[in-house]
Amino acid sequence: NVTDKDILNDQATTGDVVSYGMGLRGQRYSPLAKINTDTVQEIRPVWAFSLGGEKQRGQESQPLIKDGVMYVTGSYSRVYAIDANTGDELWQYDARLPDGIMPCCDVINRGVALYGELVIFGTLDAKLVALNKDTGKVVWKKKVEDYKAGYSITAAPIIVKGKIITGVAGGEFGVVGNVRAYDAVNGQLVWERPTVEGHMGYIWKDGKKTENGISGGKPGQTWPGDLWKSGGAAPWLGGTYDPDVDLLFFGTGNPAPWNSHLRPGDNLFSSSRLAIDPDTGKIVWHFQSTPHDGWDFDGVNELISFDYQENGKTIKAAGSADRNGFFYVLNRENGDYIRGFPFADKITWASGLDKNGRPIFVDSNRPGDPSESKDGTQGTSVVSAPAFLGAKNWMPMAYSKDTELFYVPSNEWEMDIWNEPTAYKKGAAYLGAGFTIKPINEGYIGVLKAIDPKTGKEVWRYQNYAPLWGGVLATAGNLVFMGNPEGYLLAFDAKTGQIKYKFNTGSGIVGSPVTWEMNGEQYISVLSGWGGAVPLWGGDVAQRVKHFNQGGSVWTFKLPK
Ligand SMILES: O=C(O)c1cc(C(=O)O)c2c(n1)C(=O)C(=O)c1cc(C(=O)O)[nH]c1-2
Ligand SMILES: [Ca+2]
Repeated sequence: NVTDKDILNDQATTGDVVSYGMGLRGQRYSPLAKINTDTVQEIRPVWAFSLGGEKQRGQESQPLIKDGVMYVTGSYSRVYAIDANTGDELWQYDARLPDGIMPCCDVINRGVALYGELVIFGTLDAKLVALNKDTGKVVWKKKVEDYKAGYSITAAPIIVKGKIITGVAGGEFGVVGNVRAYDAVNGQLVWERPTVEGHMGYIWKDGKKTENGISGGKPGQTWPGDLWKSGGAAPWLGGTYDPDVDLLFFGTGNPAPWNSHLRPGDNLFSSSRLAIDPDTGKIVWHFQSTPHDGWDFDGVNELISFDYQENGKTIKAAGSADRNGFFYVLNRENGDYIRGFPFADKITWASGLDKNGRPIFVDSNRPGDPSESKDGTQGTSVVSAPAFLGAKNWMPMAYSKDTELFYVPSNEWEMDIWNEPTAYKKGAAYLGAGFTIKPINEGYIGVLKAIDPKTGKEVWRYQNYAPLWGGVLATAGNLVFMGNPEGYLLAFDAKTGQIKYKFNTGSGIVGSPVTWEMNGEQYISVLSGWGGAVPLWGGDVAQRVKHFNQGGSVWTFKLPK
């Protein structure tokens, strides 16, 4: 049975993986070193497990492993329990989704949470489901939001102090984003925190619901008129937690609609990082990376806690590589901006960051206002970089305490983007924008970058033909693991970027690799299964990758005995 202590110690205990991010801070670093730069050439697959299912694609799940059992999600709201020794299926659960689900960016799921006897995950029809870990039978099921309004859940929940913490998706449909905490044993709501300014938060005690303060104090300060009522800002990627400062960190997505001329103002708390009190749901601090976002630069990217030394002092920092092309280092105690720097090669929408980390906008690179066009139907189109799918999208980076580097899966691409008139209608796309993504370079789009957060210096890079869309793992074996859409699991020397191992898994990798130890041996697992937002929204880039085959499976590797 998984306890709070198991989850808090997840990064240090190598015999299991019981949290998304391999530790609640989300560093994706393992102290295991049996597989290292000298031995990794010898690893071999020991089993592969098919996820089946014709509706499934885009296998973004990160496996969890406890007591010799692996728990993974399939993209179409499925869960599998697998014998981690043999690859045999123990049970599977199919959430049986209604026809009307509205995920914006493919049918996807990023993984489960474990607590006590429960395996907990979010579904594309915006429910939380808790299954018995031994049987796969439903213990409880909660409706989080109304999928008919455009809500879904794609992120893995996290467990903090006995509570399940989950965000929601739906920014492209004008939902109101929120973070919620549920009792991890019985699924009762504990608190609810809207991520759009103006909406009331709630807290539940002994079954009684009480008001817990309006997010941002009052409505209408950074939004015109009633637009905050359908403001988006969905925390769709889930969050991290740092026990040191006892704060949850959630990123929030794009303000709705995309057409920024309809909503003058900063549009809090869209495209921001929020620090939330895990006990009460209060917003303790916020940092907005893209105020008045006009490019769909959702600021959901994971905020990873890390410490570093400066002038003999320990700095409690947190790093985040934003979809907008800038990397931010914040003080995680109070949200103060420490430094920021571009990690994308090409950024056209801002010329830099000011001393508070606020972007210095290039006004001519904001797509134009349709109401200023001749017939009012389309504003001036601009060529803007990064493309809206981001210098980095959902795929999680890793931080190694050995090299003190972040390993950032990024993409170099740009877009034509223009605005159109739009109005909110429940359950309909609410963009008011059109776009075509285009490659910048002939030879590559994806770039894995090793970045020093203290200086902003790129230490090494690996360039990939297709856009990178999978997570990264760093280990004490001086290795960095990552998959690519071409299908390869790749291992790099963490210091130099030299490729030490590659293996083709048969379909594109958009999942996040993990490592753990069982019977004295180190294992690596990763999901394979091409999909996600690129084939759907990639424009000219989708053409580049249209020959990649789908097909979901879990691959597991180890050294020969
Ligand atoms: O605003 C939102 O609610 C929302 C949700 C999601 C999602 O839940 O996957 C994505 C996005 N936006 C998005 O903008 C995006 O580029 C994206 C890519 C992916 C993916 O998994 O490939 N999801 C999402
Ligand atoms: Ca979005």
